[in-house]
This record gives sequence, C-alpha cells and structure tokens, in this order.
Amino acid sequence: MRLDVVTIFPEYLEPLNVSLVGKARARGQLNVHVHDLRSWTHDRHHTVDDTPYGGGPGMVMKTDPWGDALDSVLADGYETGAREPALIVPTPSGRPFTQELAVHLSERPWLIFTPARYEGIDRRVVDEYAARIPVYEVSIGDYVLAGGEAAVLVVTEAVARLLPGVLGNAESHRDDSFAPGAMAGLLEGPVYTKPPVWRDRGIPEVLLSGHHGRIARWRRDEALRRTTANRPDLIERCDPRAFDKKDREM
Ligand SMILES: COc1cccc(COC(=O)c2cn[nH]c2)c1
Repeated sequence: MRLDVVTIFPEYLEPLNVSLVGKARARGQLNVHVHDLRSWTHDRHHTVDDTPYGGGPGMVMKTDPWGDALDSVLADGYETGAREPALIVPTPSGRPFTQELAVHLSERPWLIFTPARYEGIDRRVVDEYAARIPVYEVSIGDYVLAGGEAAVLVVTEAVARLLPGVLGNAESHRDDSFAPGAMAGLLEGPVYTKPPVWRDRGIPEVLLSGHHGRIARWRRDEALRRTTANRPDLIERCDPRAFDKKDREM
C-alpha cells in the first residue's frame, strides 16, 4: 500500500516512522511519502491560506497550493506504478471513521491524505478531485482539532494494523471491538494476565477453568455488560442471533 500525506506540518507525521507503521514500512508493506504543502507555494511567505468569502472568523486553505500538490503527488505515484488512488480528507463534517471503513480502506492500494488546518480547504479542491478519484471525507470523532494531522495518524494506524502480516498474531484484530464475527460489533470485555494475584486482586475463576465454552460465554457476557454501559447505541445494531448460534455450539 502506498500512502501520501500532504501537510504544512510534515514533522507531525514523524510517528509514522516508528512502531507498527514503522515496521510495516521497513517490511515494504507500506510506502509512505510525506509532502510539505508549502513546497507548492511561490510567494516569499509561502502563503497557503486566505480570508473566507462571505466573511466569518478564521482562514481558509487556498486552492492553488493543494491543486499543484495533489497533481504532483498523483503524477509521481502513477509514474512509480501506484494505481487506484483515493483521497482521504479528515474533517469534523465527514462520515464517521469506523472499523468497517478501516477494513475497506486497508484493501485499497493507494491512499492520499489531505489534513487541513484553519477552517478547512476551499471546497473546489475536493470537487475537482472527486470528479476523478474516490474521495472519503472522514471524521474520527465529534470534536474539532486544530488540524487533520492527528486524524491521519489515527486512520493510518487503524488501516496499517489490518494489512496482512503487520499484526504479529493474525487473529488479534478479529476480536477487536467493533470487528464483525462472534462479538458482532460489541466492545471488548476485560483482559487479564500474570501474576494470578496482584495487590490482593485475583482473576475471574472461569478464566482459570480451562473450560473454553464457559470462558467464551463469560467473555461475551462481559462484552455485553460493557457495551450496555458505555455504548448502548451498539446494542441495537448487534445481531442477537449471532449469540444464539454460539450458545448452541458451546
Ligand atoms: C477539512 O476541514 C477541517 C476543518 C477543521 C478541522 C479539521 C481537522 O480535522 C478535525 O478537526 C477532525 C477530524 N475528525 N474529527 C475532527 C478539518
């Protein structure tokens, strides 16, 4: 997978060189290119923003630097054999970024991130590229950041960990919260490891029983408990029949 990020804060994307994403890059599973948007400005102050038409507070990111940057990134990617690019625009007004969307994006060969600063990017930039390639405007949550770079780190990590071979234990993303399957979109329950007692706190007996059926049922009940407490909205969405089938098997 090829990832391009165009940003006025390239240093903000340094974390893409470490840990999980860093390893995937080292293995050649990810090909990451971070570009400074100001490389495509030509004035002394490297201007990337201007006042909003219609008035109002804040500034808007200008069309020309983005257009020149994206044309250049696309040309460079195509030249080096990348195909089927998609634009990812982090924005509070986008569609919710979910595990389902992370899975979908992890299957694409080339993602181009355009994190914005200020009040956002002149709409004509998205309109221009939406005419040529898929554009995903995604929100990582209902709050406003100073810029989209943190959202790029979030989306990149959620996507990279799904790439085959990136996560050590291939199964571990199957039981993620929100991952489809036995836990059917529920939150994960509590997890424990050694020592068996810590500051007089033990482990739920069932987990030491070696009885896999009971353990699976306990984990599902704990997931239901936690989801009911923290995310009742997910309860309606999950498919109760998924549990009945599991119960019959246990
Ligand atoms: C593109 O327009 C804007 C405008 C304002 C801020 C941002 C940065 O993204 C976020 O704040 C965000 C992303 N998901 N949740 C919050 C982008």
